[in-house]
Amino acid sequence: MIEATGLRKVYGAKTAVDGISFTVQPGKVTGFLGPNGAGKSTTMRMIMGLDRPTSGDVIVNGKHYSQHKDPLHQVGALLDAKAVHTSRSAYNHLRAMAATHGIPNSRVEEVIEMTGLTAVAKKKAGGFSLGMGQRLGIANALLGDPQTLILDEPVNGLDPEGVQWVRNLARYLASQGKTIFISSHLMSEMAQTADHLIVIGRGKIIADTTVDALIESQSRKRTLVRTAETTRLTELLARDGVRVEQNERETLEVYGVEPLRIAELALDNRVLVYELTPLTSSLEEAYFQLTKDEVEYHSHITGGPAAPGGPLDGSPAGVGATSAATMEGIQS
Ligand SMILES: Nc1ncnc2c1ncn2[C@@H]1O[C@H](COP(=O)(O)OP(=O)(O)OP(=O)(O)O)[C@@H](O)[C@H]1O
Repeated sequence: MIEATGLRKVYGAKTAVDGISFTVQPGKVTGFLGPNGAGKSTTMRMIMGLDRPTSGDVIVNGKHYSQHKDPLHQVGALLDAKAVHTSRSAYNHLRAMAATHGIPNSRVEEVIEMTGLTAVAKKKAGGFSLGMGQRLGIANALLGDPQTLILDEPVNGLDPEGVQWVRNLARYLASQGKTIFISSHLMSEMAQTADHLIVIGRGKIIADTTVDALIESQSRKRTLVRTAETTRLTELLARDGVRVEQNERETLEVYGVEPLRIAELALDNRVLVYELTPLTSSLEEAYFQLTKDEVEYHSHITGGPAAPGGPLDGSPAGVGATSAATMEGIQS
């Protein structure tokens, strides 16, 4: 379990983490989400005792990380996949780590196999691809079979098979009662992997809830309606002040009313409707909605207007950015 209380980190004029309190429970995968620069890595570093909080406190499995006598068995972390000796092989890197913590070589072999590194284990880590480096970082984190696993962007650079592997691993370890805390920018991935989400923006917690509850709280009620009489139904709905959009022939998207109300209106006016489907938002849409005011680093494609309601319409940093993107709000 990870317990943070009033955790705060200030770097000069910058408040990276602004007095946050949260608990990461065992037996669950908890996703840690937030825009670039929100404070995720800083929080994870403070959990691992790599950064000292300016104020507040964070303990893991009941103690400060540095107070544990068997830290690798308590907490495994992937914080920076590049933090390995580039001239050492993956095998030797893990063996050195194991030797200094009284972990047998058989466990080294085990994590190499678990992370799919067998074929490259004797090669120098410096020549590893981003994905292989991530796998080595995860192998490192798993070495002590820790009770708590902290992974900062673990699927960064992994191929689809690797992404699925991390998902299955996280879910399996959580089912074994372990505490799993994962930061990620991949919402679709988090929707499939996490039970619980902590969302941070500009150093503050803006949501601490389940995946379903987050989607529910940020979703705008929408219904897809199919009818040959789109113009007539749009007029009828507009009389009630209902917002309607038509994106395809014979298809309307109706906002803010229950499907039953649409059906009643159509029936009363003898408009034949042949589909009525409530639409739910994806986690990605819910996340963008939630964090739209918290994004510090905006990207804009220069020379073209943003599509209304599209991903560049006042929403998230990074989405759709191209080499023509201009950055603003960059902090040094
Ligand atoms: N050592 C440091 N010195 C000064 N500022 C720092 C330092 N580390 C982080 N920051 C600043 O603190 C803020 C939070 O950074 P952090 O890396 O924790 O965010 P993040 O949520 O992990 O971002 P990303 O998703 O981009 O990895 C940023 O504005 C960052 O520039």
